[in-house]
Amino acid sequence: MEYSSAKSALSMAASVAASAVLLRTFANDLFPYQLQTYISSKLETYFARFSSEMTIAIEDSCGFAVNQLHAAVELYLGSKSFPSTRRLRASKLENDSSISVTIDRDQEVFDLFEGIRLKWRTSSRQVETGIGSTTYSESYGNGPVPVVRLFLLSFNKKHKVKVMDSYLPFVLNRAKVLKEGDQLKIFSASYGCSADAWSSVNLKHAATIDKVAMEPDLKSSLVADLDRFLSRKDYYLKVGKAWKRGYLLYGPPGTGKSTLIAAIAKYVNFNIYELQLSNFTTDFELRGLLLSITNRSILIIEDIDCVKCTSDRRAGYGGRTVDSSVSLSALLNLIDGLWSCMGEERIIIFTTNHKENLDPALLRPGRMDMHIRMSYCTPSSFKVLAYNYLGIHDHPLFADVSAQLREVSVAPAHIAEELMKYDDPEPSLKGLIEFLHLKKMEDQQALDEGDEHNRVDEAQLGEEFEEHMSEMQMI
Ligand SMILES: Nc1ncnc2c1ncn2[C@@H]1O[C@H](COP(=O)(O)OP(=O)(O)OP(=O)(O)O)[C@@H](O)[C@H]1O
Repeated sequence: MEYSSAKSALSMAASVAASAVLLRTFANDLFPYQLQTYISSKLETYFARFSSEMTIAIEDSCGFAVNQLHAAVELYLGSKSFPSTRRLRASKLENDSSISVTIDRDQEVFDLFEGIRLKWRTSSRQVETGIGSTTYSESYGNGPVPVVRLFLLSFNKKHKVKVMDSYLPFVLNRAKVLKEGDQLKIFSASYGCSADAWSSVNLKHAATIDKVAMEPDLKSSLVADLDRFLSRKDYYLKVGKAWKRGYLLYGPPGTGKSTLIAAIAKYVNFNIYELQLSNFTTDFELRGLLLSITNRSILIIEDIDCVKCTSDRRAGYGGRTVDSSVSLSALLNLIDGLWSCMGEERIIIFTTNHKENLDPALLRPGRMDMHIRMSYCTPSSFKVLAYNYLGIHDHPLFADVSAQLREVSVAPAHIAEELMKYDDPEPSLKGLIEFLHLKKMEDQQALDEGDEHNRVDEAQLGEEFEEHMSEMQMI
């Protein structure tokens, strides 16, 4: 008897489940996706009115830029142990030293901050291309439909201010500390063409983007460009281009090109690979080395104006160049070919002290997408150096320094040296003003001597010309 009632209950449950599946399929067929999402978002808004809970959605990108908060939350949640979570997601990228763990999609975890209970959930939604409301979707779809990943943070409405002003900044801070634990490396190529031809040391450079003294607008556009590049994987895939970005850093010695490279590497968290083209005699050697460069890396080619003739078109792909070293154009062709099939993000940075000596073919977009001029110290870049070396944002002597800087061309490296001479701002700034004053006098003297020299040359030329003319007349 008991057996037969259990059996009938089971078959009833099975038929209810089957009907539910059928109904769902029917509803999916009958109502278009946009309508379903519209109805569910309306229902959510309606019920939210009666709830004391509020939710903040943190998407992985803001337009084209990477959302730093999303990246920070991912890092922060990954670093925490959530005993109640049943499903986690683990991964290890090529350059990571350890396995990173984060909560899996649609899993909920609870965090506690100053007595406030916070619920984190992961989700995703498809990017809307047409007009319509934004919707949270459970499906990624089959094709390469761009998907926005998000974290949903829910908590009691009454804690809104605390969450915004304290908890989220706390998460950002924690993520920063965790990130700084990652040790970046700088690789240099010795002779050979295999992966072990690269030898590495830890990147210990103290520079970060905010410590680089350069024009604020230029710095902002560089950061925006990097963010945009990093967030455009789907775009590069869609248009079938190698996911790479090329930067040309140019400017006089000591203006911070190497400093900026280290700062960029830290900002994007990529390893650096340095290549000396003069070390290679054939494209074949170079090819082997380029293939062994890992994803998420920056390839540096320094002083490209000193590299053998870049416009040597005879030195084509696969060929041997005339003076038995590889030309820059051959390297760029190799990179275009190899990296376009690899699909992961890479940055290539070229540096030069003499942009004017470069072949215009090299400067085209796609090869060097952004040209960044590192200039002599200006009043605004001086303020960054003063903060780096003296820890001050302002001082009565800043006006004198700025006035001098408008009249002399001095590389930030020289200013840095002067600022390092004393710990105390007063003698340090006075010393700098004195240094700038002397520099101005030296420059003026050199100019006068140059003028004098030119005048002597001109007078001499004039005499020679007259002598020549009178000789001609005699003939
Ligand atoms: N723009 C800058 N911002 C901050 N520090 C700078 C800057 N420029 C130079 N410095 C300081 O001067 C030192 C030398 O600068 P760096 O090597 O970056 O210049 P560079 O332009 O690469 O020079 P070179 O062309 O000779 O290689 C750095 O270690 C740094 O301390």
